[in-house]
Amino acid sequence: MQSSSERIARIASHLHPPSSQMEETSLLGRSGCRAKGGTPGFKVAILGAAGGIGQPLAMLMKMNPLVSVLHLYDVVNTPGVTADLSHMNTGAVVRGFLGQAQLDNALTGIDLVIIPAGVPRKPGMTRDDLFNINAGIVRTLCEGVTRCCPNAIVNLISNPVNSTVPIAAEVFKKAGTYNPRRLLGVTTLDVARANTFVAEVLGLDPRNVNIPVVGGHAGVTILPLLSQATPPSSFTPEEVAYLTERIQNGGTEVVEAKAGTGSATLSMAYAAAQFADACLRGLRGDAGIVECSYVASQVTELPFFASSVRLGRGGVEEFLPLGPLNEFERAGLEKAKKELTESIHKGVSFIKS
Ligand SMILES: NC(=O)c1ccc[n+]([C@@H]2O[C@H](COP(=O)([O-])OP(=O)(O)OC[C@H]3O[C@@H](n4cnc5c(N)ncnc54)[C@H](O)[C@@H]3O)[C@@H](O)[C@H]2O)c1
Ligand SMILES: O=C(O)C[C@H](O)C(=O)O
Repeated sequence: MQSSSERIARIASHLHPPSSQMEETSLLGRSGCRAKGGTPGFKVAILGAAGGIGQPLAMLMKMNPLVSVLHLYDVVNTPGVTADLSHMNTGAVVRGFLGQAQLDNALTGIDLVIIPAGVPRKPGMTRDDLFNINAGIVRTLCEGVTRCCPNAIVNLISNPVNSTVPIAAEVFKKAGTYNPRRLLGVTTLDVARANTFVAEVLGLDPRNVNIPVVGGHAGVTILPLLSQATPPSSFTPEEVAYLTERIQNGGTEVVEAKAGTGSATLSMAYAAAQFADACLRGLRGDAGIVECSYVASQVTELPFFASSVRLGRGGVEEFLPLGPLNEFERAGLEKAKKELTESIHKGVSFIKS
């Protein structure tokens, strides 16, 4: 039985670890009894957790009742972000990990890894302009996944998603741990934008609108299927042109408005949290979870393609058919496939060559 002063000393030593022991900032509740996780649930890691997306995403995951343990990894600032979030009185226990030497600790035992690490665009750049920096970051982080949690579901956010997902797949293949059903590129923000912009045009509540967005996550590869809108709706040719262009350029709209300080972070964190929640509900065994995602696919002849998938205990459990496309969408699909082919090839070659 510990004395009161011993209990307080134990808590204080966790709250203010000597800097030489910063390898894991495991913050305890006031009782000092929560180091192993207080609620049943899943263990989630965010890699790039101190960034523009990472921080609000970490907060939303800390609020998710399905999460029991939340690991926050970055190359900067995780002790502060971890200390801050750990004061929220929600169930998930938060632990911070700083720098490459702590990557493996951050990933050990994790069920769901969410990766928003990497540089964002500035005005005038395409997502592909981020390839040279982000490809290496994604490779390093995915190598950590192969070592420490090869069965985890991976949600990949870092751009260019059309290439980073193929990069991750090649890293996993090389290590012999690849399970295509567990690697998912996050395209939920495209769906969120489509639902929002279509709801504005139709005068509806965006929560009641659903637009499948297929293809990929860059420019013309973002293909909203307005003909498959829920609720069923018809659009004039002008509305189709306006909506398609706005959905495809939603990211650029934010990059330009932020004028050099970054790209979408808050809407992305919201979208990523929704998608992660869907993955966790799938892992729990909930039925009927359908989301759009950029995944290894047989829906078209391309090896990777974003479309509606059903999520379950194994990750992607079913590919839903593309459904009937109108002439405008068929033309859009051909353009999307041409660009996707190049982006996929670029990602695969980065690891193979
Ligand atoms: N998929 C999508 O829909 C979508 C939407 C928005 C942004 N993004 C992309 O997400 C990425 C992050 O955007 P952001 O606005 O959060 O950028 P940011 O610069 O604000 O944050 C990125 C974070 O990654 C960290 N980081 C860098 N290298 C790392 C490494 N090797 N290991 C761990 N962490 C590392 C940085 O320290 C930083 O904290 C960008 O590539 C951006 O283009 C994707
Ligand atoms: O546009 C970007 O560069 C970030 C992201 O891909 C987005 O769609 O907002």
